[in-house]
Parts: sequence; C-alpha cells; structure tokens
Amino acid sequence: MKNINPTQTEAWKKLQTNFGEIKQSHLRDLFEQNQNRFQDFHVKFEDILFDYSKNRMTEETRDLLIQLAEECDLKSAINSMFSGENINQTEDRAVLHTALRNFGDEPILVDGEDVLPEVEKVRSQMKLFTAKVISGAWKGFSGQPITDVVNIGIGGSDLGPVMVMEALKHYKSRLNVHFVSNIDGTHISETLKDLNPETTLFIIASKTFTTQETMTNAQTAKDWFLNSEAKETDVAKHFVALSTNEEGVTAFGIDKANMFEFWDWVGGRYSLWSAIGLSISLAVGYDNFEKLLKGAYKTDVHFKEAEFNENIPVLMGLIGIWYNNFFEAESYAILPYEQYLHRFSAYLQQGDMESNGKSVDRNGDKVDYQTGPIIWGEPGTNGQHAFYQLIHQGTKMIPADFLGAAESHNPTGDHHVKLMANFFAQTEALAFGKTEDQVRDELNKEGKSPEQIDFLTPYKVFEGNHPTNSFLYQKLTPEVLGSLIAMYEHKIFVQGVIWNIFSFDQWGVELGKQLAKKVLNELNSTDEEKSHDSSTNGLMNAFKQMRK
Ligand SMILES: O=P(O)(O)OC[C@H]1O[C@H](O)[C@H](O)[C@@H](O)[C@@H]1O
Repeated sequence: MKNINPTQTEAWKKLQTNFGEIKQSHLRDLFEQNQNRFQDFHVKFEDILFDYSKNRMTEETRDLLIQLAEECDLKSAINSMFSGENINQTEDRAVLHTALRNFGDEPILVDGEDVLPEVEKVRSQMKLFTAKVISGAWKGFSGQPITDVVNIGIGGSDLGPVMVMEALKHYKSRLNVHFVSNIDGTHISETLKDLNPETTLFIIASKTFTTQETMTNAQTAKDWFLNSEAKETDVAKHFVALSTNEEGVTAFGIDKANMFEFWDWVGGRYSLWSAIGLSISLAVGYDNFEKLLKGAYKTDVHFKEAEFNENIPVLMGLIGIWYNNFFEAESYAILPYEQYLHRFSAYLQQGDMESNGKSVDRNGDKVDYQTGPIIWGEPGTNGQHAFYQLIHQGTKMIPADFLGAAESHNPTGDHHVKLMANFFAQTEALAFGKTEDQVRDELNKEGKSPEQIDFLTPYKVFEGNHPTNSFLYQKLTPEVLGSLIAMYEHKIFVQGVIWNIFSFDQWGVELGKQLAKKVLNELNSTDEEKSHDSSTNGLMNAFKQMRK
C-alpha cells in the first residue's frame, strides 16, 4: 500500500476548488440543474437500492473524489486486503474477515498456507453444534435440553452478535440468547436471575481470552454454575469458548473440544463472521448464519469488482470524506427506519470509530487533516422525536444515512407505509427545507395576522441543504443484513486508505486496559492514595472511604 498524504494529491486541490463552488449552492439548485439526478446518483445492487442524489455534490465532485481514490491507490489497497497481505502493519497481521465469508474457489494464503480449509472446518463445527443444541440432542448435566444461551464477551465479541441477533429476531430459534458484556456486576446478576444452571449454556467469547471484563464475568458464571448441583466435570456440557487463544481457554477449564477457533487475522470488530458468530447461529439457526455470510460475500465481490462510480462502499467512503474533510462535519448519523436495526449504529460506532479514530499516518507522522467521524444514531421514527430538531435547524452539519425496507416482517395494519412515509418525508425536508415564501403562505392560510406572520416566519423556515444517503432494501433478510454490514465495513476501509492511517489496530483501547489494572491494585490497598493528581487521588480516597 502506498503511503500518500491525501491533501497532497492533485484531486484534493481540485476538490477544494469544487468545494468553493458547491458550498454556495443549495440542493434545490442541484436538483433543478439536473432533472435526472436520481437516475445519475443511485446504484442498484441485488436487493438494495442506494440513492446518494441528496448529497451536496455534482458529477464533477464525484469524478474528483474517484480521482482522489485512484491517486491514493485504493484499487491496489483493496487487492492487498483480499489477498491476505499484512496490511495491519503495527500488529504485523493480515486483515481477512472477508476470508470467513468467502464462498469462492480461489485459495487465500496467509504465510503461504490456504486459510479456507480451516475456516470451513470451524464452520462445520458450528453447524453441527448448533444443530445439536437447537434439536435438544445436546443435554445439560441433569439430562435436560438447553433453553438459554449466555454469550459473555465485550466489544467486537459482543456488539456484532447482539446487533445481528436483534436484527434477525424474526428468524429466532427456540433458544433464548442473552448477552453479558459489562464488568458492572449488575449485568451478569440481572441476567442469571431468571436462568436455570441445568438448562443454560455459556459461550465465552474473547479473541484474546485475557479481557478483564470477559474473564471476570466468565468466572462469575462458572462459580454460579458450580454452586448448583453441577460438578466440575459438568463444565464441558455448559461452557464453550470462542477464541484464538487455546492456552487461555484450557487454563480456564474449558476442554479444547469445546473451543471454536479463529485467527489473529480477524479483527475483533470484524469478527461476527467467525466463530464469534456462534451466538448468532444458535439464535437464528446455522442456515440463517450462513445466509448472512453469503450476503456479505456478495458485497465483497461487488467491492472488489465494481467500477468506483458504481461501487457502493467506495461511494459511501468518498461521500463521507467530502463532508468530513471539506465541509468539516464532525459527526455522521446512521438512522435505520427499521426497529430490528436498533443496535446498528451502536455496532458501527465500534466498527468505525475504533478503526479510523487515529491521528498518526502510515509514515508515523501526525496527520494535519481530519480522520474518522463521530458515528451515532437511533432508529426512526423515534429519533425524529428526540434529536432531529438539531439536524433540521441547529448550527451543525450532520450528514446522515437513512435505511429502510420495502417490505416489513410485521405487516400490521398500515404501520409500515406510515414508517416509510416518515423516511421519505424526512430526507426530502432535510434536503429541500421550507422557504420563507412557503412559510408565509402557510401561516396566511392558517389565518394568522400579518404581525403574527412576521414574528413566526424566521422560526418556521427550514434552510434545508442537509445531505443524506438512502438505502432502500427489499426486506431485512439475513442476506440483506450481511450485505449491508459488509458495505459499512468496506466504507471504513476506503476511508482509512485515503486518510493514510492504519484502520486495524486499536492502541488507544489497549492503553485504557493497562491503566485500569494499576488503579485496581491501588483501590485494593488500604493505604491513602497519593501517587496521582489531586482530583484522581481525591476521588479514589473518597471511594475507599465510601464503599461498604
Ligand atoms: O475479544 P476480546 O479479545 O475479548 O476483545 C474484546 C475487545 O477488546 C478491546 O475493546 C478491543 O479494542 C476490541 O477491538 C475488542 O473487540
């Protein structure tokens, strides 16, 4: 991969000139000037329509953004990732979550060895295990079938599986799957309250098998289990591990036979496609899990092969850069009009912010331009009654993605058409706003006096010109979900390449882990704490006194 400062490219300079023009124009003008805007700015891919016409850009902007991607050598970066080169250089690893969902025939080599046979082996193990647990053939220590599964993991070993399980609730198996992530004892205590050790299966999900939260929760779960009629030898029937760390797994007391392996070339936040997806497979059945992988694979092929001007992840990435680096937008909202996707933005917060929240480039130099945005969002229409006011009439620019289905899994009454009416009305209002003339006209029709009209008009004007992308998909099936997740993953990749940063490490998180260990030792000592600043000392000493 070439280490190119994006701001030094020809395209960047031209984009600055283009930006000077575009920032003067309104989306109203852009739609006026090009009557075919929808036609010219949308891509149809399988069951997904991606409309990016409501963006503050022209065809020239798009061409220049594509030129930027070319100058930054995006094409060869994509090939480097897919072919297993060690692009995660600070950890000296390949980045191959795409291998986990590869259904093609070509081998994928890491250190000269094809990884696909191993991937398939673990998938078969997951399939077999899922079938046994769902059918009831897998019995707990008292001979009863499993009814509840508790996934214990955090970050990438939690957020992806939770999000997917919620998204695919329509496909739920007979098992109740729970997730415990937080070190706060409340999380595990509240979860275990209603569970029966005889019928509960624990999945300990941790790439490293050293994460403090997960190891603490796993130990608590094991103690709770052994506090029942169960014996140490029964652990094998109730605990399985998903990890890259065999030594850690066996040291914890989980048999190697109950371990589902993955590899260091799978980043935590990209791991739901690996053994980490076992909770998904149990929650919705293995076939649906595999359909999810196949949906992602379709996006992978599209990302690798489509021309940049028809390549959805490439366009998503470039549009994000346009707002982040030229309009200086600080955040990006992801707004699914789909209740099933209520954890989608939370999941993408880790995916995006842990990947591209970096400020040192691939040459080791501090960047002098903006990198990853703040990602946030909630499902519509709930968000409309919470934070949309600020998007419509606040002082900040917040580009947003809207996502929604043509068909609902729950076609109750006219709920779905009302939901989607809100989606379309919002993106239209954000783009086109409401002019002073329109407001005056409306108030006049309402019978308001001229004084009242003068007073109210400034508050009721919507400037509009707020950009959005729209994803309209057929139905939230496992395939569609897999395709959508992979689009966001690749969008993150595109941006990381152009910002010339390493998207696949997370040293900022590692630091927090080390610091907490030191403070923990100090909190456990009875001595007065003096080694920190006065605020931290003060808080720690107060805590020592106040805790019961
Ligand atoms: O799966 P684990 O090794 O337990 O790691 C869980 C999480 O730990 C940290 O937060 C990392 O920054 C994440 O990327 C990772 O997903």
